[in-house]
Amino acid sequence: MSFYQRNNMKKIEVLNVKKYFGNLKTLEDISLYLEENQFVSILGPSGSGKSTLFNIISGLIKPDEGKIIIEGKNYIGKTGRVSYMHQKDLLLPWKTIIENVCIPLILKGYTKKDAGDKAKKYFDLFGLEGFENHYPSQLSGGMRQRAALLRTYLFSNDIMLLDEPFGGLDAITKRNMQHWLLSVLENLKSSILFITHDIDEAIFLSDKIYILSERPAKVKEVVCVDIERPRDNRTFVSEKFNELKENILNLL
Ligand SMILES: Nc1ncnc2c1ncn2[C@@H]1O[C@H](COP(=O)(O)OP(=O)(O)OP(=O)(O)O)[C@@H](O)[C@H]1O
Repeated sequence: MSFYQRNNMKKIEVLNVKKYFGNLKTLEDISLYLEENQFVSILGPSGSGKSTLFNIISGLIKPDEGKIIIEGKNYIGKTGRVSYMHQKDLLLPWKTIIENVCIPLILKGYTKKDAGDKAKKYFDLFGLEGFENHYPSQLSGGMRQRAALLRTYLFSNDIMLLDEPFGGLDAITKRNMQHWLLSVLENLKSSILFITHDIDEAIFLSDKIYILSERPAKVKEVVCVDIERPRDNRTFVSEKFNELKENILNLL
């Protein structure tokens, strides 16, 4: 099945999740869904609780109320099912790129050789061929993010949580990475939840966008991005794109 053909199977269901930190109400009542091979973005003001939501979905922290269902099973407080990439690439500077991307496979019990063989197959697709034995400091920002994304993919390839992965990149690199991500997803079977502050990025990449309110966060609106794929530079200047952008600007 290609990235664009779906069977509406729910991969993640977030049901009425609430989270307080002491007296600080962070998430008020969040429900959202991610279907198989879908790209869903979460757009919301800074500090509204987006990263907290990812920490809950990935099992790093528990909600005070609500459910996290992954493929029909309850996943509250259980890590290891979905992969999670933070804004900072978090590559270990003293390890080479191949060693960095192999970390999840080594943790799963692969030998160094088997991990290397599996990871190497993806270096071309991720634009990293020839850089296996380089150190992170020798790579550009975009390449480091692609390496971090490959490591994320190798941890758990069917559901990925990406927290502003392109937030720290310059505008041109960011745009190139967005195009690259869409093209690479045509080859990988992944369902993606994506946090961003960037409205253009959310529309360009997504099938659906959840707009969160200020903290305590609630879902203000769910926007369906009914722009045909594949998308390219013309998408950014299309009538539909501008219409969606105006709607979202009015909501934020
Ligand atoms: N472990 C914690 N203990 C106490 N407060 C926390 C904790 N984690 C997050 N918070 C608070 O919860 C609120 C939401 O934080 P969070 O990082 O989830 O927001 P965000 O929407 O991801 O922000 P940004 O867009 O700036 O990354 C903030 O006020 C933050 O200070």
